[in-house]
Amino acid sequence: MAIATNLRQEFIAFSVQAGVLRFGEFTTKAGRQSPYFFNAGLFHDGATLAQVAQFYAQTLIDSGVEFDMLFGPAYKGITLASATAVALAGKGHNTSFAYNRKEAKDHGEGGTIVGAKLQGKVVIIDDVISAGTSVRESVEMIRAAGAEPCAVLIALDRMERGGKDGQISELSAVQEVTQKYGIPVISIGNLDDLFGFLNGAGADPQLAQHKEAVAAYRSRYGIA
Ligand SMILES: O=P(O)(O)OC[C@H]1O[C@H](OP(=O)(O)OP(=O)(O)O)[C@H](O)[C@@H]1O
Ligand SMILES: O=C(O)c1cc(=O)[nH]c(=O)[nH]1
Repeated sequence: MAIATNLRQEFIAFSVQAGVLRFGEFTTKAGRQSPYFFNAGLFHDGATLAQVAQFYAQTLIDSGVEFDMLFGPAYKGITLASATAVALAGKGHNTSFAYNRKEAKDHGEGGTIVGAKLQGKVVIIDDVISAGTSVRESVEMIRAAGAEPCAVLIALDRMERGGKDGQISELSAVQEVTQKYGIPVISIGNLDDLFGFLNGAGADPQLAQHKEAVAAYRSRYGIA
């Protein structure tokens, strides 16, 4: 499932330029001090969202995964799955999509699932996987509806092992998803691409200065 290297590198450059991928000092959901952070909430204007959706759509097509529809877990996944459906339609692949509400609605159409009926092979679309909670909940909702989760598509695979310091697991959360549910996790870019970008010939010296901190973080938490 090789995604073209240039698309991956372009995505990292685009995310940095959009201010979505930043370098500095950040605390992750797991409480780690990370020298970089990917905040997909900052794809927050029409042109930028349209561009990120092109990356999602092209990566999904290039992956060769067979699918019938998309599912975006609330909240950020909703925008990403919707925008990806628009981009796929523009590439000649009109695809239906659905998403969930975090709180069930007890009036109108009710329930927690909005959009197309969950059926067939469903791709879960999100930004990152940290502990895998969002994917687990998505898999449960899709299976409960009688459909089949067939892949997860995320923006950035941080390629880091899970668990608390002193009890760090062998596998990353992404690898655990593949192992547990037997489905591929496709990422537009990953930590290798981020390194490639920082090491690139034209790398901005302002950015290149973060290489050491990213390398140290990777040697502490990165997958083998
Ligand atoms: O693998 P996990 O541990 O679930 O972490 C990843 C999830 O966390 C974030 O969403 P969050 O649950 O914070 O909700 P949001 O989209 O409403 O911000 C992110 O957008 C993923 O969905
Ligand atoms: O691990 C996290 O919490 C995390 C990392 C990251 O780069 N982006 C994000 O949204 N969450």
